[in-house]
Amino acid sequence: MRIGVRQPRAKALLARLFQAGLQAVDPYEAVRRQVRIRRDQLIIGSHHYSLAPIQRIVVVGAGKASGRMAQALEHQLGARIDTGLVVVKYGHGAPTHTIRIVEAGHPIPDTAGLEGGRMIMEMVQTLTSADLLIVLLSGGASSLIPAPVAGITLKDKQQTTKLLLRSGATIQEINAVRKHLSSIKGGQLAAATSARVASVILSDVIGNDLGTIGSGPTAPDATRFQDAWDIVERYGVSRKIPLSVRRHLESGLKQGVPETPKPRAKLFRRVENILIGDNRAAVDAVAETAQRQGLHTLVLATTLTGEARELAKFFGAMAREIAAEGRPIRRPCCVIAGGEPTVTIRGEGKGGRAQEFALAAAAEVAGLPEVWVAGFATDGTDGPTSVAGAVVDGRTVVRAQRKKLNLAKALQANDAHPFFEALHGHIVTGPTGTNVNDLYLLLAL
Ligand SMILES: Nc1ncnc2c1ncn2[C@@H]1O[C@H](COP(=O)(O)OP(=O)(O)OP(=O)(O)O)[C@@H](O)[C@H]1O
Ligand SMILES: O=C(O)[C@H](O)CO
Repeated sequence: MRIGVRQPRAKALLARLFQAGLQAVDPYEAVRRQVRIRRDQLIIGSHHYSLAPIQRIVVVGAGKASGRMAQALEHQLGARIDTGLVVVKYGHGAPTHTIRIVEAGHPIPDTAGLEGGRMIMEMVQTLTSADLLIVLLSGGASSLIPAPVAGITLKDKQQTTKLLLRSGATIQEINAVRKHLSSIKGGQLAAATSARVASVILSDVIGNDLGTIGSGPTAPDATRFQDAWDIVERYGVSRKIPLSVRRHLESGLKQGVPETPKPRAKLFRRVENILIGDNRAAVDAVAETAQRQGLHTLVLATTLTGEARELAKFFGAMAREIAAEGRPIRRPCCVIAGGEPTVTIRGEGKGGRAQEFALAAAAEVAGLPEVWVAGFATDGTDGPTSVAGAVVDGRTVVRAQRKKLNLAKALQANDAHPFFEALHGHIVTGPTGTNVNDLYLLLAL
């Protein structure tokens, strides 16, 4: 990991903190920690499954991290796994033995994903109540296993996905629509099988709504056709979506097609949705490590939203309060927050949420000694860039002036990336293999 900080202690501390956060949500490590066989029991998180009566254990799944999850599951369960198939994004494969890995398109679904989804549905339909279906779910699953209902083609689904992704709708809203065009999302994977279902989930959704992560193939769907319709109307795409999609939604409104399974459906009595990693786990690991390093530690939140540059102002105000008054926490300290702020893009520049946060924070902490503020995307790619984030301190503004970099202009143009490139302020990890949104840190030594 490369951290763009000169002061050796701050540099070492930040590296250690981010590494601890990543390790806590590494998909391979998380599965190995949470899934194990002890005597005649399969233990997943806090759930125990008696192995003797289970006939077959079949594994399916989808998501960017699901290949690594499959690899770890094989390591833990070995020959107990009968067969399996997991769909990952192109380039996200992992070496497995029993569980087949299929690579497919993301964020726009493609034929490989369609075929993957079809094979998964076929597999789960053959299972009986004596079998256990383990589902490995992580971010990206919605696009990776498209299974459009009859009458909607892959092309229709691709077009609809593009429109929704560009519309400004939240992931909760996008997935509410996708669940109502699919035969696998919104609890329907669980409904398609008679087996007991254990869904092992790495969350990339703020607040961990099980119905939203990967469009909740094994979770009850609290949304209805009416919600899906309201969303396409609200974001102005109801007239742009393909006719087949509009007809299907309209038919759903008139109860012409069945709803997805709802929270009180009986089928969920044989389903467990088990979270094995989320933003909170990363934040907690950072906090524990900070404490062990002798820092006073304060966790602010794990569900941050809102404009990144506004969040930076808040971090700036807090840094000044710590420097002047020793509150809300005394030095040496580390303040930690997790979540996924947004950036309303107005300029033509290059950047990401974490870099824009850091850029705005530089102006806020200007002049403060021994203070660092960092934004960090846990997947290692902040926005459409190849860096994880950036870090600033009380002298960033002066250094920028010396290099004739205009901070205000860069912020106005959403152009944080070249700014930090010139100042060597980036945090670089390469792809981390996990994704639990972002971490935001303030260090005052
Ligand atoms: N020039 C820019 N400056 C700041 N933020 C940007 C810029 N360009 C894009 N972004 C932000 O980057 C994000 C898109 O990046 P990306 O494709 O990595 O999506 P993501 O939501 O981070 O995906 P994932 O959930 O898979 O990590 C959006 O939040 C967008 O506002
Ligand atoms: O796949 C999806 O729907 C998103 O990554 C949220 O989990």
